[in-house]
Amino acid sequence: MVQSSILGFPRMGRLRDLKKATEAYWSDKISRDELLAEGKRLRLEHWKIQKDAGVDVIPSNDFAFYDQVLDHHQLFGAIPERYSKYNLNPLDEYFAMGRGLQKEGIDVPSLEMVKWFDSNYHYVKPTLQDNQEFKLAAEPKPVVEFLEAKAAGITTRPVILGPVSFLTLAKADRDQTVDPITLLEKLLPLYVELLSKLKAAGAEDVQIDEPVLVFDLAAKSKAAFKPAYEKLGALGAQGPRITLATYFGDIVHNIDVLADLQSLYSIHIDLVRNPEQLDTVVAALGPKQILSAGVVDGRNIWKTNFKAAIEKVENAIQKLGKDRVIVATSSSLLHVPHTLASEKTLDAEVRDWFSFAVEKAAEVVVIAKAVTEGPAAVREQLEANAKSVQARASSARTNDPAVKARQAAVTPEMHNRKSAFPERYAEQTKTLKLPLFPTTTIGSFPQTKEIRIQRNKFTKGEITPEEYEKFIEKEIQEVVKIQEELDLDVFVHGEPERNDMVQYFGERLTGYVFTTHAWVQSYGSRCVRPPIIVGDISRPAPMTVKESKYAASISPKPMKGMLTGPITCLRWSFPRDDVHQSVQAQQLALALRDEVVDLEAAGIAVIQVDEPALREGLPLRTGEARVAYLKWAVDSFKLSTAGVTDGTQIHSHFCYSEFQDFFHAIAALDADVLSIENSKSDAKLLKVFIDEAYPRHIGPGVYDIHSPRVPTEQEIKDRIEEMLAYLTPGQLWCNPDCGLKTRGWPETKAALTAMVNAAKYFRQKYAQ
Ligand SMILES: Nc1nc2c(c(=O)[nH]1)N[C@@H](CNc1ccc(C(=O)N[C@@H](CCC(=O)N[C@@H](CCC(=O)N[C@@H](CCC(=O)O)C(=O)O)C(=O)O)C(=O)O)cc1)CN2
Ligand code: MET
Ligand SMILES: [Zn+2]
Repeated sequence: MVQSSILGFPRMGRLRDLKKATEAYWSDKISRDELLAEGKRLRLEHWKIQKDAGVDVIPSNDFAFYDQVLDHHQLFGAIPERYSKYNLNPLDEYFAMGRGLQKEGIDVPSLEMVKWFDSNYHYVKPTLQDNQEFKLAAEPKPVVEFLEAKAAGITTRPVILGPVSFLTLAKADRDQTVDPITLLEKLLPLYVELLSKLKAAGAEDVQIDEPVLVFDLAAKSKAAFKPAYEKLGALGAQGPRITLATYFGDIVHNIDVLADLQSLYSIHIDLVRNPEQLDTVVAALGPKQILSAGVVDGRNIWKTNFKAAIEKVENAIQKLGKDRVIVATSSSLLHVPHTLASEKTLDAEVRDWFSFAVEKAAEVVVIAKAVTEGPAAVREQLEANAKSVQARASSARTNDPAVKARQAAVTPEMHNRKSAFPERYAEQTKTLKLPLFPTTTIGSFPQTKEIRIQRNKFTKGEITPEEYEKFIEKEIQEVVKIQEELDLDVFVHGEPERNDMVQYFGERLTGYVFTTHAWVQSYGSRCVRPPIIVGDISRPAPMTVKESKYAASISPKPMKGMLTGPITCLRWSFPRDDVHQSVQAQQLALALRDEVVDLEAAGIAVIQVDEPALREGLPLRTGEARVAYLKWAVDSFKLSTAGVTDGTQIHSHFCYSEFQDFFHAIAALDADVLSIENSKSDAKLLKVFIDEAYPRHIGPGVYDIHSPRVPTEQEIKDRIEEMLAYLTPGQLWCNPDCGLKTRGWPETKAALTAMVNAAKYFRQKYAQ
């Protein structure tokens, strides 16, 4: 019998229950026990959903209160001393690492948070010490949660991050120099101990994720697989059977590693992203090893094409036999929303094209049944599916000839500004008259409860569009006033009208549909509701001009227009899978180009086009695919921004600091001002700007907005001082490292006051 399996289930719950409970706990509205109980309730509910769908292999330990990678810090007793020294309750210590803690005399920033592969999920980077010791938690979470499911009558397969991936994704703590992979020997005994405990608890199977196998691995990481899995394999019958899971790429370039992994029970590969790896991986399997075929997309919301998926699985079965193939989701379902059943407003035509986590659970079951018992056993499902796939392929909604015609008319010149930076800058100086070390923010100001409530009322029709507009104007007035009081130099309108920087644009473009409950976790308790691209994209009317124009009309300082760039709109949406992403990006770029030109015409002389997702779109391996991606990605940004005159200053924002490996692409965007993250990483990363003689302006974030902690003025001065080792005073802008929407007002004002004071200090210091 071919089994069905799921690699991980979304943990927020149907109505973002986990987010609500966690945030309530943080603001002291519920107790620790209440939060723990809610976690337990959700785990059980999610196991039951999968069980009831008929899924054979159900994951456990895929749950986390903040992040599944952060869980491993506690699992292995790897808590940096700055957190452990307070002897906090384990849950509070965990949240302190995830989001920092500033309370009752404790003041500790969070650990660094980074993108999980090429997704919009963020994990907390394992952060290790030179003299790192590990110790398995007394009650290891994977064991506890396995037993919890077992008590409910559900046998699960616990998921843990593998030792090589844990260490490869880790970094040395600040001021430490350890190369994490050298800690392998110390870490392995804990995995052995954990596996034996799982087995003793009754776990016959375990899923060990080693997603780093899809990277071009450094030799040391690659070489670590053999000793690691020999050691784990040596447990034999004393340990559970191990399924080693890879996803988001192929493992063909690391296929020689499999020869060293013969003790593994099975290997999981992502056949949605890279179907062509099937033959190579099958050929490399040992005589008894099982293939877990990831054929149901864990990263997108399209209904699985059963015919195509079944063909993939049959192909594997032909080579391996039915007993050696498992049908699986391509990756964890963490990246898709909970259930389509919550969507009451989607029109029936498109609704029939989608499948969220709950529906995907049913899909793996149907596919497994089809290949086990033959298509007749699931004829009805297969027929309905074929009909739906066919309906989408032939729908008029997907195809807009006017958009196609406009794309055909795009010329190379449309990608370039009229003059080079020096001439542009001279023009911009005339109107903007900015001081040295200009201060600005990244766009959003706190999205208060009041803003969300008013928007919710407006969405539900409880207040009129006029009332909502008045409310937004009042919000804009307030942020303008606050920026005046803070004495910032370039103002923003604060984005109060936006639910999210991508969803907002999706709702204003044709070719998109949007949902009401389709939330996906982005980090910690934060979720996004990605709009869905179903057809060709165009802009029926201006999207942001009204608010920017209003803000400019009441502000004494330059007002920065604020747009989300084409690549970010693409990547933080659920994109189409029937048209190449470069085509979708160009359609978005043309729509945004019109918006940029309209903003300029409305008198907005500074326009920021955010592209925080540019880097996450970079193919995970180096090589030709990266070059090709960067070409179309950079082109779409340029196409969206190059329609303006020299005097309009184009800003762009990226909230990460690792741009060394694609610095040339960032430079090629030709933005007048770049704001980048850098507040938590080493200022040395800025060296690339000197090395490459970068001529334009840069605002490396001077403090971290991801935590409620308020930086001191001295910390910001120290940071700016460090930056001045790499950037000239004439080049440096002062800004936070990202938008302020997730922050509260008190900490925002305090932090910006410190920032403006620090900027003024340097302004005076460098005044001629
Ligand atoms: N798409 C996207 N990806 C991104 C980012 C981003 O800003 N957007 N930033 C980076 C970090 N990731 C982030 C992801 C989410 C949030 C965030 O703040 N999300 C909000 C939700 C934002 C939103 O869509 N809000 C809506 C809906 C708000 C809501 O929950 N409404 C209530 C009703 C109102 C109430 O009573 O509160 C409901 O629907 O139940 C709105 O404001 O209109 C949250 O989780 O709290 C921040 C950063 C990287 N990736
Ligand atoms: N303009 C956006 C904001 O300030 C940029 C955020 S990047 C994730 O929220
Ligand atoms: Zn940002």
